[in-house]
Amino acid sequence: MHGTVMNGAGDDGGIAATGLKRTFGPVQAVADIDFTAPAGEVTALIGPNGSGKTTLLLMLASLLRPDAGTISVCGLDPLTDPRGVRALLGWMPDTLGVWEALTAREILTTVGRLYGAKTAAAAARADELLELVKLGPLARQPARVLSRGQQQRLSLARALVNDPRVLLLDEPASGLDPGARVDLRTTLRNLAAEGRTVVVSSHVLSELDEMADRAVFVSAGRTVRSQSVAEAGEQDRRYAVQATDGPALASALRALGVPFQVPGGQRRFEAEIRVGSETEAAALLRRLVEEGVPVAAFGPASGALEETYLSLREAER
Ligand SMILES: Nc1ncnc2c1ncn2[C@@H]1O[C@H](COP(=O)(O)OP(=O)(O)OP(=O)(O)O)[C@@H](O)[C@H]1O
Repeated sequence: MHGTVMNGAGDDGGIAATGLKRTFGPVQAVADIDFTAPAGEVTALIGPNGSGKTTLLLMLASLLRPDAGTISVCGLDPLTDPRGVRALLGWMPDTLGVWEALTAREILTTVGRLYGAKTAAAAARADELLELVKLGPLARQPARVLSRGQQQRLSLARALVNDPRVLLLDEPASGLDPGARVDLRTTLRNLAAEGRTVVVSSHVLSELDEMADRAVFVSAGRTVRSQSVAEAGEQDRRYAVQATDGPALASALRALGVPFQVPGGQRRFEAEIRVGSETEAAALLRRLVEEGVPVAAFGPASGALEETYLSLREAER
């Protein structure tokens, strides 16, 4: 809607950043981050509170200058060409902020106008986006009366006004109810399927398993791991096994030479084991059933990305 975007050299549509650093006074918010997000995929940015995620996203969005390092967004450098980067980027901050006296529709129309669209086109785009985030019935309400989850949805719509090739979303699922989370996941998967680059920072790891193709883990301002979700699923993983006959399960595991732990606080007997792959898990389940163990539940004790997150935390100790 705002004309053709000129692409820089080496444009593969994604984001590549290396050696990023940024301090705020004495605080080293980002110490050494490498970050890649390919076009056509959803990349999760995962890390504990204060690990530098928001600082990284602000630098990628050309809203904050790094002290060192290089960034390429669709082949453009946010340092030398912030206008170019902003034209092709959608940014959803973790709070909606400004203009709470305007209605949802006015906010989206105004943003469209700021991107250079004519009034009628901006209004049409606003209506289309209000429909997408299911805020149609609330379009004429002032933004301040919207609930936290509704504001998040408006914020997502605002990030999409300029039909961006690259979307940066800071904690987009926070405050959303389960239905709205499923809608968000579907929307982001669709945007990636159209060839866009989607980056999502989040703490809700179980959700990212379904939403993301790959993940970059940061801790204390450093990249500690980059991994595809498929790789995460293949790693050594904890499984929980429940049986209606606990002692039978325990003795079958002992007989098969499978070490296990029994976590406390479970209503039903549960054994926690480690398996190296899904194939190994399937083989073990077959053996248990063959041994006559009445298995009632058998599955990963946590999501794939959560498993990586926990193993990184253990490694830090
Ligand atoms: N403008 C600022 N001035 C001073 N310190 C800052 C500023 N912005 C961030 N920091 C500090 O930099 C560190 C990283 O902050 P950042 O917001 O990037 O973390 P985060 O990973 O997004 O955290 P969260 O998950 O809690 O949102 C923190 O210690 C924070 O206090």
